[in-house]
Amino acid sequence: MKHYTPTNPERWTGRASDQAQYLHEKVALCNLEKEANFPDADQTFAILGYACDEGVGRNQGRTGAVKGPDAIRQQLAKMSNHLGEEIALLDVGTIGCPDGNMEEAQSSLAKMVSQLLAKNTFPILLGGGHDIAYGHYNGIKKFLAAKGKKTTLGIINFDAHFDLRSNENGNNSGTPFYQISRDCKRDNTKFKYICLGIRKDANIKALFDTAKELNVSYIEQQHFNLHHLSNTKNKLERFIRGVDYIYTTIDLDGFASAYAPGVSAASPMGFSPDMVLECLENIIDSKKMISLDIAEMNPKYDPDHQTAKLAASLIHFVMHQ
Ligand SMILES: N=CN[C@@H](CCC(=O)O)C(=O)O
Ligand SMILES: [Mn+2]
Ligand SMILES: [Mn+2]
Repeated sequence: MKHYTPTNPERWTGRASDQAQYLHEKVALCNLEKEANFPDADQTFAILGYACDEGVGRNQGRTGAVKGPDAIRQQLAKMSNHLGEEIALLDVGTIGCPDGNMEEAQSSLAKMVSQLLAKNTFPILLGGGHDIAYGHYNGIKKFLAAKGKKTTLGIINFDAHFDLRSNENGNNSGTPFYQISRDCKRDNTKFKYICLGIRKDANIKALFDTAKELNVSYIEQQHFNLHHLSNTKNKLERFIRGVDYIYTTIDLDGFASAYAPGVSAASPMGFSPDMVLECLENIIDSKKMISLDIAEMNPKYDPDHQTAKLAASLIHFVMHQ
């Protein structure tokens, strides 16, 4: 696979213990090009990096997210392991984009995601720009198509932005869900997309118009908080009922910059982690979530690894539900 690298064991270090008390002691590194053997566990989480900020650069954003996957790994490694023996944790490496060919990186990512799903694992992807979503979604789509059943795949995006910009002048980190909507139209399949945490001051009117046209469900940032929890849960549950499978994507830039400064485009007024955890609980309880990613981790702007720690905590939460 072009631009694939297995993970350097140095990314997974931390305190030593006697009985795998830390995630760096639990994780198994796996070279997808060499090893076909996957653990025979009840549940397997597979970490896969997308080290690419080409889409952010094309979208006139500040780059640095290329180093996002390793920054998250480093924080996850030090966290406590409460996973039982019957649950496996794999790190299957990273897809990069050193030549700027983002489309090729997305297509490699899609191949790897469908491969991971076919092996009955739960993929957890680490970005990289939010263009990760186009590759990730296509990988899930490919896997579901191979199963032969017509199913509805819903996208739940925690984000300050719709990322529904038109790609007529090229693909970037702001276009992935528009690209998916075009593909759905071409394939005559439903485009099911909900965005939680949309900032009015960070999405132009044309994007709200596109969202309306595409029947996108959304909650604006000022209503995406615990004061409006029951409304959010109602909307989310309605969305979940209407789909067979869920792809969840968390754009770290939707969190208030007090929680997540280390992103390409920060949100002074954004949502809080407890709100995302509330929603994740419902999503997980539905048993429809098939894959997850965390996007826009930019270590260049991340004092004390605050955002990388938040990203790692979110992953820890999902794995331990
Ligand atoms: N993936 C991010 N997309 C945002 C970036 C906004 C910004 O750079 O300020 C967008 O295109 O709207
Ligand atoms: Mn985004
Ligand atoms: Mn965003």
